[in-house]
Amino acid sequence: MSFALEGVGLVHPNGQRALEGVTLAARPGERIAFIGPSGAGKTTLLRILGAALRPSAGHVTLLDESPWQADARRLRALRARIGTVHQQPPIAPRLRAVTAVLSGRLGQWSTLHALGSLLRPGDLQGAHAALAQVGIEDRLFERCDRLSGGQFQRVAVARVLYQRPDLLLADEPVSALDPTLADTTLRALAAQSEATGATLCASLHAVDLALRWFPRVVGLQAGRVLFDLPAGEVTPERLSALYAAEGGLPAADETASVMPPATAFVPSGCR
Ligand SMILES: Nc1ncnc2c1ncn2[C@@H]1O[C@H](COP(=O)(O)OP(=O)(O)OP(=O)(O)O)[C@@H](O)[C@H]1O
Repeated sequence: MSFALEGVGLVHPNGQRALEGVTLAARPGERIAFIGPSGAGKTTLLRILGAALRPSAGHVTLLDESPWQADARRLRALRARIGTVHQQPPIAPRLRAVTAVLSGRLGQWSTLHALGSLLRPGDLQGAHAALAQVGIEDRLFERCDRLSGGQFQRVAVARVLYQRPDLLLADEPVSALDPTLADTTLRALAAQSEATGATLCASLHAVDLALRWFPRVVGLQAGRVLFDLPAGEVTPERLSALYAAEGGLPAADETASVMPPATAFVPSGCR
């Protein structure tokens, strides 16, 4: 198993419940989209899968390791095998794109190698190849604070592609991209998953992209799993139920005409 969650719940320190009774498992190489209304718990779930957040209930296994029973060294080693594209990428604005991409492997390198690479970027070819996968190789030496929001988001994706993790997590990885670039970027993530056998989990507001690029779709609502289905079984009725609190979807007959593969559907409240 790539990961297994059993009865996972999470209550934030302020008493806000973000997840409850979540049971999910994935095999290596699976591609899973998390969809659902704002506040449903998608980011929280990704943070638990990234061993960044310890649940308040249930059990978590990631890459055959129990992160919260592991000692500090094993936890660090586990985290180095997990790559996350964050909503707000933790990349220093003054870093050049090349250094930002190379920093994807910091967790796998010795301190000496890591310091050396930050001072004098080593693997220019590798960084260039990762940036090329998301169509931004011409910005190799650009400072991140001189990139557009969409370019910066693609640098964050390139960083995780360069890392080549076993578990690849992406929190709204294409939110700043136009439809063509969003497609290119998800294609690159899917291709990496296929090439390396990494499990790919992404949260997405654009349901059409979730259905197009992810064979398995998990619908989250108020911290619970409402459905966990092959993309082909995610019907307009299920989507209406998932987004009911946001006013649901267009009438079924209108929805049918905009459903994948010829779709550009985004749930109401997410436009
Ligand atoms: N640090 C925090 N402290 C308290 N409550 C939080 C915190 N982070 C998230 N929450 C709450 O947990 C719930 C789930 O939030 P989460 O960010 O996981 O949702 P989401 O589905 O990713 O939303 P979005 O689509 O808007 O990004 C929400 O009710 C949110 O208000």
